[in-house]
Amino acid sequence: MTSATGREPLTPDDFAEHARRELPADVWDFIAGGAGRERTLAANEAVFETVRLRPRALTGIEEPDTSVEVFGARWAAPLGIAPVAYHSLAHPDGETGTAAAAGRLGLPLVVSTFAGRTLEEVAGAADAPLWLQLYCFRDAGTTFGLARRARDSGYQALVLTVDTPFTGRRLRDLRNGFTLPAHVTPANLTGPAAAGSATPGAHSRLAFDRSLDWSVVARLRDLSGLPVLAKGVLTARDAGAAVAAGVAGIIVSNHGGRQLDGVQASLEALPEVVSAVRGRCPVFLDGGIRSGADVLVALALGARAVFVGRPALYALAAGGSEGVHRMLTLLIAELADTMVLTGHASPGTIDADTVILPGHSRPHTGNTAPHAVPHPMPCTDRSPG
Ligand SMILES: Cc1cc2nc3c(=O)[nH]c(=O)nc-3n(C[C@H](O)[C@H](O)[C@H](O)COP(=O)(O)O)c2cc1C
Ligand SMILES: CCCCC(=O)C(=O)O
Repeated sequence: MTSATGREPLTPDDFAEHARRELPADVWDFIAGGAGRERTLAANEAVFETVRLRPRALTGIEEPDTSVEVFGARWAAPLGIAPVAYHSLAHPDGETGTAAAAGRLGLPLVVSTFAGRTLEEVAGAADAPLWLQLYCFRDAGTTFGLARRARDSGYQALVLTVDTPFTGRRLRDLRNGFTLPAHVTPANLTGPAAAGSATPGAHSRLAFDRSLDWSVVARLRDLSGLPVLAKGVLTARDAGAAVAAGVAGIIVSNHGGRQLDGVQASLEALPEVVSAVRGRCPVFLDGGIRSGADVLVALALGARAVFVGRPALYALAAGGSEGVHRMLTLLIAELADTMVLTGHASPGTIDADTVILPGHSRPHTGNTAPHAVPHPMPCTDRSPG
C-alpha cells in the first residue's frame, strides 16, 4: 500500500490517489462522481476549508478519550462508515472486509441495501454495531423482508434513505454507459427488486417506491422493533417531519453530492437541522469528512458523530480490509491530536466556541453547552454584522 510517491498513505486523500490508479476508470467515476455539475460534491469538502479552529494552550490533557455513546452502544470515536453500495467493486474483501476493519476498532458500519455480501455474512464479520440502510422497493415485501433479516441478525438500527426516490443524474455514469461488472451483484435482493440492477440509475427508477411518505418510519419501526434513522435531511422542515414521524436520529446528508446538485454542503445544512431538532434526537452528518479535524468541526456545529463514505471504498481499493483499518486508525489519531490541541478531553465538550466560521472574527459567545445552539454557517446567514 504505497502511494504514487512510494510512501505509505497518511490521509484519506492519499488513499483516494491510490484507488484512482487501481480502479478501472468507469468504476472510479461511479464512486468519485456526483450528480449534475458536481457543485454540491465539491462544496461538501470545500466548506471545511473555510472553518478555523481555536487552539487551547496548556490544558493538561494527556490522552483524550475519543469514544462516544450512541443508542446505548459505545463507539471508539464519533465516526462510522456510511452506507455505500457494492464494496466488492473496490476490492474482493467487500463488505465483510470493511466490517472486520471497523469492528476491530470499535467503529460502526452502515451496510447498504446494495451490499455485495449478505447481511448475515457481514454480521458474522463484525465486532461493532451494524446498522442497515434501507431503500424502499415498489415490492414492499422486499423492504420489510430486509428489515426483519436485519433484526434477526443483530443489526442495531435501520437507516432509511429519504433523499433518493431515484438516483440523481450522474453524468459521468451516463457518459461512460456504466454497468456493474458481472461479479458485483446485490446479494440481499432477489426477484423483481434485483432485476436490472446492473445499471444502478435505470434500476432505481424501476424498482424504488416513489409513493412513500413519512408514515413508513413507523411501519419499519413497528415491524422490526429497531430504531429508524432518516438519512438525507438538509432542512428544518424535513427535520421537523422526521421527528414527528418518530425517527430515532437524523443523518444530515446530501448523499455525497450524488442526488440534487446545487443543494447546500452537508456542513452548511447542519446548524439549521440541529436547531430544528432541539435535542429531540441525535443528529449525525456525512459528506466531505476527510480528516480528524473535519470530524471535530462537525461536532462543534452540533453533530453527535459523522460517517465517511468514499474514503472507505478508496481505502478498500488501496489495501483491502487492512487498508480500511489503516484509514480509520489515521482518522481517529488525527481527531485525538486535534482534541488535545483544542483542549477537549472528550467529544462531549466540543462546542461552538471551538471553531470560527467564515465572516466572523470571533466565535459566537455565550454558548458553552456542547452541541447546543450552533452558529449559522455564513452561507445561510449573509446579513451584514
Ligand atoms: C459509491 C457510492 C455508493 C453509495 N451508495 C449508497 C447507498 O447504497 N445508500 C445510501 O443511502 N447512500 C449511498 N451513498 C451515499 C453515502 O452513504 C454518503 O451519503 C456519502 O458517500 C457521504 O459523502 P462522502 O463520500 O463525501 O463521505 C453512496 C455513496 C457512494 C460514493
Ligand atoms: C441503485 C444503487 C444506489 C446506490 C447509491 O445510493 C448511490 O450510488 O449513491
